[in-house]
Amino acid sequence: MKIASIQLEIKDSESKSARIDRVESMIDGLKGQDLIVLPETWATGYFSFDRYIDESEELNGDFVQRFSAKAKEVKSYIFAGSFIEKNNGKYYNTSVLFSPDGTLIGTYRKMHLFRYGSKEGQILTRGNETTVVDTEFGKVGLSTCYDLRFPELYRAEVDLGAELLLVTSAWPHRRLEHWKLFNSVRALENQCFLISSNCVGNTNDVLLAGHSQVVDPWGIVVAAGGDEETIIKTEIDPAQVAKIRDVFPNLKHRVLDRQEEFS
Ligand SMILES: NC(=O)CCC(=O)C(=O)O
Repeated sequence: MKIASIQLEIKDSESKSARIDRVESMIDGLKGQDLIVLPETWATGYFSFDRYIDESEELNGDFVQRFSAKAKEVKSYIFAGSFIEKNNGKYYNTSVLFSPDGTLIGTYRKMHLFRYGSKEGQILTRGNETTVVDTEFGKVGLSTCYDLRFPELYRAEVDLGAELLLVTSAWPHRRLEHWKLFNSVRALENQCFLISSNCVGNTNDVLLAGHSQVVDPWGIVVAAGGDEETIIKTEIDPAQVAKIRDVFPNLKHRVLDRQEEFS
């Protein structure tokens, strides 16, 4: 399975439409990839909170239509990261996954809204549904940035069969070590591949971390970006998940009912 994670630079001077055009051109150069992954609210810019409402769109809006068309054109799964979704007077940080025929096969509204140096929690409504979708490469669980700090979300995805965890992010550089640790640990403890896409650049006085990761189910980082805009390309074997779960079955050793211990 060929993967490309686009680690995009967020420049405050760049408009949403110019950034979308730029990303579409990047994707045009990525023909032959099975999965392309993008960062969190990259079109508006995560830290551009004053643009959230004006740049919000409905789920059948331009953003979704363009990436549906792009997935069909390049014949790849595209996890287009997230955008600000408007729905019935509420706003969400919603990520979208398209199949190679352009079908929107997965949507996920960020469950854990970030509130530390972020206005996200004041503007947006949190999602309340875990999303795991079927693909030809196995079951894929969707998540967004701050979610990485909440292991129960990923365990819920694994309980729904997830083998591949996709993380769309806009994670600041000042907590880079947390970012790297969480990427590795969420993959390792859940015996899944984890593919993340983070932004880079200095936006609204926040330096973004980059270091997008591809981590295997043994917790090994197989590919990663640095501090600059780049496209991380690598190949993974999704069958490795079943193999590792078979030889080292820690997911089967969970103690799910602790009643006995406490009675
Ligand atoms: N965009 C985010 O959710 C940022 C999360 C973050 O910076 C952190 O958890 O630390």
